[in-house]
Amino acid sequence: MEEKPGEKMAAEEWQGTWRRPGKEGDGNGEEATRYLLIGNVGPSCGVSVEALRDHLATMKVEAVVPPRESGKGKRSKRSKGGKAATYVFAAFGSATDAKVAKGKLSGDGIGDVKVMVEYAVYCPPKEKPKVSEEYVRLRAEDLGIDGLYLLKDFVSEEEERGLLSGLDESGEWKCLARRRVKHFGFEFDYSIRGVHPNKEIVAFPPCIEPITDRIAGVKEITNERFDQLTVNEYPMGVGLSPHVDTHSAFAGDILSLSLGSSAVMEFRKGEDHRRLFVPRRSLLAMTGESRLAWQHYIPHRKTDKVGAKVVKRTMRTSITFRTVRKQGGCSCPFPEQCDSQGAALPPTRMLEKSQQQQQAEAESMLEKARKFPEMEKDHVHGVYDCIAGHFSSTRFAIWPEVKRFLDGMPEHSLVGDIGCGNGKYFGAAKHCRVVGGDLSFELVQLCKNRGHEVVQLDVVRPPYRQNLFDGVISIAVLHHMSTFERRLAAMTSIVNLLRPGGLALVTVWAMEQEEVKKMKKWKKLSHGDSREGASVPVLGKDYLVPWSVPFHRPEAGEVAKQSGKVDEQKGLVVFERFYHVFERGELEYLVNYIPNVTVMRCVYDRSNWCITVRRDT
Ligand SMILES: O=C(O)CCC(=O)C(=O)O
Ligand SMILES: [Fe+2]
Repeated sequence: MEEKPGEKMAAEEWQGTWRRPGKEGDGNGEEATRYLLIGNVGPSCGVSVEALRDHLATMKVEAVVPPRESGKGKRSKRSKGGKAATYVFAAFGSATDAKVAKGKLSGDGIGDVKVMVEYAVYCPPKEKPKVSEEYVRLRAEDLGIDGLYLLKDFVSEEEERGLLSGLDESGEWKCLARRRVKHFGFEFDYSIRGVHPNKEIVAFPPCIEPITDRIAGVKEITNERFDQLTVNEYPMGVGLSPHVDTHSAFAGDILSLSLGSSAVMEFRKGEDHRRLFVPRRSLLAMTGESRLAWQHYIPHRKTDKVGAKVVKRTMRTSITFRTVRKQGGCSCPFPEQCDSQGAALPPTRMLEKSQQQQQAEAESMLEKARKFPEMEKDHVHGVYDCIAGHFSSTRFAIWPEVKRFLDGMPEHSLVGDIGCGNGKYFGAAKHCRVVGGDLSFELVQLCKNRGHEVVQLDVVRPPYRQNLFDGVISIAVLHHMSTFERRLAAMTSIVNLLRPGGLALVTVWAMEQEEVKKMKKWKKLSHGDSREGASVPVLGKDYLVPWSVPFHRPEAGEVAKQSGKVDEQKGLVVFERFYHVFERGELEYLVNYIPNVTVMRCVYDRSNWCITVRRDT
């Protein structure tokens, strides 16, 4: 509760603390305040608080307040250590009234007891945060953080589309542990949480111009010019660690434009913690205290609870606008968060983990990935060997995305087809030499019979040396791997097969299936690698998808009938194949785990996600 001069407060309402003047530059104890500290009162001194109150009533006293018992919220007549307090505080309507009372009390005492009187200072209790922690707020002003603004609908849907494609076309993506980033104006260096101010890089893409013009018209934003952009692309489920954008590196306000998806952004200052729903197409402006003193972050999760609603996140792209500090340091009033004034920067994920640790983690993941799960033995490997011939008879169409990739390979390229199936792509690029293999022995035989150069291989450890291929294709393979570790290990080994600068095309089934009717026959599985609560979000869905071989086919023999299910009525042997069906952004998410690759293209094509990546080094 605040002190309200002129408004009388009862003794129990004085919830703050009292002290002698002088400590905080508020006088030397001689200048009158409207409060008195009166010593030598209390039961042990022969003057009760009630008697004092009666005595002071004639001197325009507003309240007589005994000291607060330490550690508790209650007033008590006892001071620290259980002894009865021998002083009280008194509040008067004005400093003049207090002065008059001080004179009288010092001269006359109370009855025949002499009292000691000094001026005092009252410190109202600190304001409790008005914001409840659990609450996700929809408006920045409801957070009560100075300088934070949320401008909704800052760009239109059409502009959002234009920005996303415009950003895709310019600059280079860089993969971080969980997300990818692009920088314009100045490169952001994650190891120093800042930029090298003399090293300007590629200019802002043209699609940004109308946005910077619009920003210039926002009165709350004071930076004259923004000269550094960071584009963050967060796959669904990925967030951002708590941080304050480095004071020494960036001057003025920091802005974030959200595209593609909403997210709840959280703000933290000491124990205080507040949440804001940041919708897509909004501009968040962090100015003043909100920029300098509050950490901001986005928790890693796929959905946000906003009131009673659960809001699903999808791939979110944000554009951070900053102004590089050209000279001098920051001299803000928040030294605890200010690296210019000696505050330590919180460690980044990158700095936290040593190279060795990262290596060890990668090794253990690979080790785990090398174990062949029963699910894949029974529902991938076993099935393809049974259905090879029948399967092959249905696989002849050359996909445009694959053709496009192969056509783009330079003359005489060596291309590996990892998981080649019936080898339909071996002859699809006459200017390249294509070799490869498959896990299914029967499919490998089939390819051999067609004269292809093939081996039986496991995508997680293919029998080729690393850096071998100019190009790799892996078509409809990764979705047969039943754990996150195996899908990542597969993607990693595909990248490692490439020479630096080589390209790989990986395609998988998408959750966004064009023939939804087909999916009715799919059996949904609970996630093989359920990792709720773990650091990797659950992405995509697992299914058993039937493959039916008619009785008249040679593949529907006795052995097949024992491994598959026989449907006498329809005259079919039905096998179930395991599929991990990928959601939008999931392939990029996987690739983001691999340090030396760049995503060149990721498109949806006829119920599939197709990603093209380049090995950088
Ligand atoms: O994604 C966002 O909105 C925030 C990005 C951010 O905090 C940053 O780039 O420093
Ligand atoms: Fe930030």
